[in-house]
Amino acid sequence: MILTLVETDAAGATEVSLEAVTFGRTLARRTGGPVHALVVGARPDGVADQLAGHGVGEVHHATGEAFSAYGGAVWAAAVQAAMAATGAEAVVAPGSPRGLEVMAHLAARLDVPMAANVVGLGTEDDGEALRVTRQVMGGAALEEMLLPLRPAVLTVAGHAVQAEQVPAVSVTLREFSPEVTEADLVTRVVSTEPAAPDLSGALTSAKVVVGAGRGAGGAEGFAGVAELAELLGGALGVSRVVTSMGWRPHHEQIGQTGSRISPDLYIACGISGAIQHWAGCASSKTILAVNTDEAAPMVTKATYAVIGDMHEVVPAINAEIRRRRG
Ligand SMILES: Cc1cc2nc3c(=O)[nH]c(=O)nc-3n(C[C@H](O)[C@H](O)[C@H](O)COP(=O)(O)OP(=O)(O)OC[C@H]3O[C@@H](n4cnc5c(N)ncnc54)[C@H](O)[C@@H]3O)c2cc1C
Repeated sequence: MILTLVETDAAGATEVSLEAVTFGRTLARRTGGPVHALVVGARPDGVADQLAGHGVGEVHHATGEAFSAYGGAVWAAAVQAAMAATGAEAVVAPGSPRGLEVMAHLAARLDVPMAANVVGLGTEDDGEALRVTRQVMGGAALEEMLLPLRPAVLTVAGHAVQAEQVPAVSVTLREFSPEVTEADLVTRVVSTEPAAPDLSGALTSAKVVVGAGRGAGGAEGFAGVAELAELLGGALGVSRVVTSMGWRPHHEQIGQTGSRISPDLYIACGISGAIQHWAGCASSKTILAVNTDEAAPMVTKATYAVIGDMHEVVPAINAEIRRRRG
């Protein structure tokens, strides 16, 4: 049985949690057995039915005062109790800050290794261990890891898999109140403040992203790339140099300290492809680099490249698109 830790917000299970559930189903096909989910603390209305639509047959809900506020150790105590009750042979969590923290606590409590930011399963398991591929170095490199099963503890990198619905299965909701110790409650969230509105949604979900970096030359240098993004029904993304200079807002930044994108097509114009930028765009399916420097990392890693000035190349692409569309 695969147990998936599910984070929720007011709307239900978070997107990255549903991705983890989808990954859990893939794992369950390998190991046999069903997929269960664990919700800790607040349980939004309808979340069990939502999870049933993603193939979850049982939802375990840890309730009680100890879970009224988030804490890494106390959530791990809930996961450990759910594992003990169900005999789960693997626990999967989203690669979110909370998912990573809780799984790290859990792995330490169980004295087992943990695989963070898994993106796929290998094919050569020996029945006792699971071969996983995971992102390391901020997503700039992939590592293969042999993870002992029973229990395997892992998180799934955000947007490495797509959340997939299935015909809804019947779902059982089981409430339980795990025992926790004082030590589990030492570090807990004591207050929260509303975050600034997240305007990066269009960028992270776009099928086409047109990116621009220092090569844009200044705040006035984005008209061409913005037009190209509009012509292709895509979103505009930028490098950190651009946001640091105040040329464009931070929610447009791609990279380690910006958004991670995985569009079908990423057109990177005047962007060198520094490792911190690459961390945010490496999972793009096709990359077209437009750069004056044929040795720029973005050019050498791209699927296609045009060597030239983006202020000449991009308007030419725009004109050709408009001409072909009549
Ligand atoms: C802790 C940390 C976190 C970071 N996080 C991020 C992050 O999240 N995202 C991010 O992007 N960076 C991040 N950075 C910064 C990163 O290291 C690079 O400095 C940054 O990505 C470079 O931006 P750039 O490619 O636009 O600029 P540059 O590296 O200066 O490259 C400009 C490129 O444009 C080309 N060029 C110049 N003029 C033209 C033209 N007219 N036409 C075509 N090409 C042209 C040049 O050949 C060059 O390749 C981070 C750095 C650190 C230390």
